[in-house]
Amino acid sequence: MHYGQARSIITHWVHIQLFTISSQICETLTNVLFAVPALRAHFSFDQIPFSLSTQHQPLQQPMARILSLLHSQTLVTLTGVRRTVVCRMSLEARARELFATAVEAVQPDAVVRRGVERKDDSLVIDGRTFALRNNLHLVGFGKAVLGMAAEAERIAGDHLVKGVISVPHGIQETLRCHGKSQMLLKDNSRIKVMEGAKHNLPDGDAQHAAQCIKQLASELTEKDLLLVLISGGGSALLPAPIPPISLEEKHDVTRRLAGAGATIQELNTVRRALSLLKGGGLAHVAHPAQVVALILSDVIGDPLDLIASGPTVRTDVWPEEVISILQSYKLSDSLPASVKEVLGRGSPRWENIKEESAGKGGVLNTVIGSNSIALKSAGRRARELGFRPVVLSGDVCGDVKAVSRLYGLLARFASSREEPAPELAAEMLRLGPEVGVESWDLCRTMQVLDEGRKEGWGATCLLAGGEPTVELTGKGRGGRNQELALRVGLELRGMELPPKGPMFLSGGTDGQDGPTDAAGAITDGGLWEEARAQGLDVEGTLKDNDSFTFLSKVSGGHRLLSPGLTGTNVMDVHMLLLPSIPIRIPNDPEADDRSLRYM
Ligand SMILES: Nc1ncnc2c1ncn2[C@@H]1O[C@H](COP(=O)(O)OP(=O)(O)OP(=O)(O)O)[C@@H](O)[C@H]1O
Ligand SMILES: O=C(O)[C@H](O)CO
Repeated sequence: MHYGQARSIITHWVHIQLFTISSQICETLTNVLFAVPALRAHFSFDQIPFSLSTQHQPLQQPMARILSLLHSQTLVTLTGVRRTVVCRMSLEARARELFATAVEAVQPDAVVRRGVERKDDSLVIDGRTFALRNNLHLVGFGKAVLGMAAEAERIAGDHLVKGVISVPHGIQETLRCHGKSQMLLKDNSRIKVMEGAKHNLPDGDAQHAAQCIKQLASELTEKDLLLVLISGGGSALLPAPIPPISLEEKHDVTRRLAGAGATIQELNTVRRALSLLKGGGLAHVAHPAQVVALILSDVIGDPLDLIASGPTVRTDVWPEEVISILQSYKLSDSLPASVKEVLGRGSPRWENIKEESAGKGGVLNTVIGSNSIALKSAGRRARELGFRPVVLSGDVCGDVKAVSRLYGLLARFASSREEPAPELAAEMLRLGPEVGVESWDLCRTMQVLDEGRKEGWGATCLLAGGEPTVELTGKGRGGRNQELALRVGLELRGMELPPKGPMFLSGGTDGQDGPTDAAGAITDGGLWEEARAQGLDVEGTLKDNDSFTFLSKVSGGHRLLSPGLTGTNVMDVHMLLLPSIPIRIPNDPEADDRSLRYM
């Protein structure tokens, strides 16, 4: 049998459309076919359906022939051949499902379950074993910590002696209202829940919680194990200013810094220098107990010393660095005397912390959930939903204007039926570093898109993550994800509409984008026309940062992404769904419209 025969079998099989193979075999087969250039040039795999059900004998024979022809798999794999009802979800439904999958992968209880294994009377974390002898204590601070604590208590059982967590004001009531009971502690829990930091700002309640956490940590002995649960928002929930700095003084410095546009790196570098518990202070207080920190990251690159200002990561404070940050935002002259005094003391502070050590008195810091885990999970699901997944980058930052331009260019690059103009790639390479995307990642992605376009690989799901910024120029209601989606919608203007054209989604994994009820939005090339038909002013909306109001009105608000509060936070997820470009097989009578399908 030669490739021509194989091709007709494959074509026949693809066009049956009602039958499919398990996703594992689908992947194997697809990989095998991609590996054979003679076949690669002729087939578009966007039509490989998916989903699983009962065995279907008639398909086994042609598949066996394909596989044996390609010298790869044995017939054993064919026992997985199944019959199915083809699921043809719309692009939009799949975009929403992929976002839900990304969020699901980083649910606080799920990440703790994956990160902590109970083996008899010990916990296994990051490959290390910690003996449990009714010696486990727990503290935590951050927006996702309630769900993490509930799961940790379920795993540790009676070995948990006691715990204190500092969580956002009103979170228990909110989670109850959203039916997220698995994220709440049971009535007889040994963990004390302390709510504070209203509007994400350190306050007296959060300071009291920090004192209780410090107290618990300071009472531990070398026989004890302290589990520290950390997630985004932890800095505001663990305020412990170094005396004589008052909470108000510290808050005033950080508030002015944030207002002046300081990055989270700059902000937390300053916070660490003014705090008793940040920058390794908590681990210092807990010494000589063994400390294990489970971290759900909300900072690009997962820097341990910056997430929640690194209370379990020994970090030396360099006053010169802190002063230079304050100077760059013109704050150094107006500092309170107490802050100047503390900065005058210098570093190092915590000599007794043995980092990454599993021995007594050591500290293990481990990231159990992050944006990249969310993207990976969405990528796996994308494959099941018929896409070829490509992760562009998890470090997207910078102004939403530049970010939206990059996605617009990527969409044009991928959708072009002809060789894209070199200026397109050049502009992307220029923009990439501006928005945190490495040139290498861009080149890799362009190569995948280019090959997909030339060889008909089918629909692509381009995934990215991070936290871009919006320059606020107006007083409207919106968030960075909605504004990004709106801007990408404008970039896609003039391109084909889904299902033939691209679709973009941007969503905050916490379910709340800025001060709005939506997490983000879904847009495509039709947005501009829809807005015009409804008499909505897109330019005015952008000037006033009023994306939420706009998206609530346009097409009855159906473009909004509103999953409700998710109880987790690993920054944002971006998704560009790129349908396949139909390819024609030259001089092939079978290459009619049946092969020109889109996902
Ligand atoms: N009207 C608006 N339009 C666009 N963006 C806005 C608007 N109002 C606020 N923002 C942006 O929303 C961001 C704050 O939103 P959000 O509360 O989702 O922050 P976050 O960074 O996700 O917080 P955390 O990481 O603590 O959860 C800020 O970056 C701010 O610039
Ligand atoms: O709490 C904080 O410092 C921010 O959410 C970053 O982790």
